[in-house]
Amino acid sequence: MKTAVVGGTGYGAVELIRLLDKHPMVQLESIVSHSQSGTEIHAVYPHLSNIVHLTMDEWNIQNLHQQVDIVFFATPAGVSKELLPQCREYDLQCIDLSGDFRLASREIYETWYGKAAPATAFLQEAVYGLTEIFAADIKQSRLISNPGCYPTAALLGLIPLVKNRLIDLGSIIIDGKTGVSGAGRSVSLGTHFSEVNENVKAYKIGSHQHIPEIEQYINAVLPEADAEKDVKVTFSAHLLPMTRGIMCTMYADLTAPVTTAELGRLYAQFYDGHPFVRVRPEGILPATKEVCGSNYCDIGIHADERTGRVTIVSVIDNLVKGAAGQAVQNMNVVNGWDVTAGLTDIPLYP
Ligand SMILES: NC(=O)C1=CN([C@@H]2O[C@H](COP(=O)(O)OP(=O)(O)OC[C@H]3O[C@@H](n4cnc5c(N)ncnc54)[C@H](OP(=O)(O)O)[C@@H]3O)[C@@H](O)[C@H]2O)C=CC1
Ligand SMILES: CC(=O)N[C@@H](CCC(=O)OP(=O)(O)O)C(=O)O
Repeated sequence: MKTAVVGGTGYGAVELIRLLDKHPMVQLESIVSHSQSGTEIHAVYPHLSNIVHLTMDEWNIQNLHQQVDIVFFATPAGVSKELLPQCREYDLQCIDLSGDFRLASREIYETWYGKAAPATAFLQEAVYGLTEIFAADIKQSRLISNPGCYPTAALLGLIPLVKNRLIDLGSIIIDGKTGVSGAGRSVSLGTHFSEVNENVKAYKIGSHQHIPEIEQYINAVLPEADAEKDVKVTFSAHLLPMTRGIMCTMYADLTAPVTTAELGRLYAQFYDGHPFVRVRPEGILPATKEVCGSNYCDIGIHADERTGRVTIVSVIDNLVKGAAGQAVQNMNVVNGWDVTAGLTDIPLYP
């Protein structure tokens, strides 16, 4: 099948290009750029020289629908909501990396993103692409809304406990840390070298757009006995001096006395058959370097018998499992291909 990537010069797009180039079932046919159509991609990204021979196109749905079957959007919030509906008129498969279609409520989107929301019909059509949890729905969908980077790490770490009613749903705290590539390629005061180097900074406390996303999808998977609850979480984001990687360290009160070994077995069973989630053995916690450049989400768990609380550590590469990799994983699911197709890279270590 033939694919297009929209938002060509951004980090999400260039990561998609890296993954699609070696995918056995697809050919990258078009890179669409708002700012640099007519320019060869290797002129913007010299590391693609002699590998990817594509000149970027301008957005033109009349041409695009004749060229490709699948369109990935790696554009800032507010862009795919305008372009993606045009693709759906031609029944193209769409996978959106932005937050435009993740929140079911237009009102909540407008509050947290500060922009006009997409039309309700598209919000209803969109399926949330947290692959391990929603694969059955993803398989039936032509409009996948790829999760945010922090929500991917947080939800994969929390859902086994939520579904098994092992934590007090009012007690969830998520401490998130990210590398600078999470902010995209454009330059800003907060992300330039001397601001980030030798520094750790909390940001968007109480106002991060991933708060309603995490809450919506915890509420979506609540077991029947908790179905009436409206879970709220405390989430704090921190920027660290590294390029790639997200770590969510999460805390909650346990509802029953369980041991770390028991939780380890529960997680291993929950993610059995899901090759991209790796659960660490008791006493071993994951680090961001251990997933760098790969589609893995690695999880470590510790039940503190002294305090009755659990700590979960979940790491991903924000650009892979947190964006382009999970988008490719979703494409694999939609098309009935092996879920690991094009995603079998060993993490880049050290
Ligand atoms: N970086 C990350 O770790 C993650 C990012 N995301 C989401 O993925 C999307 C892409 O992120 P990322 O690649 O990091 O961001 P970048 O800022 O690096 O790239 C976005 C690209 O979109 C294009 N663009 C910018 N403004 C417009 C516009 N007004 N109209 C059309 N195109 C525009 C530009 O490319 P061009 O001019 O070539 O079209 C730009 O380079 C965002 O929505 C982001 O929130 C999600 C998860 C993780
Ligand atoms: C360092 C940094 O700024 N990271 C971004 C990551 C957000 C993102 O990837 O965007 P979505 O809204 O599409 O999920 C942030 O925390 O807002």
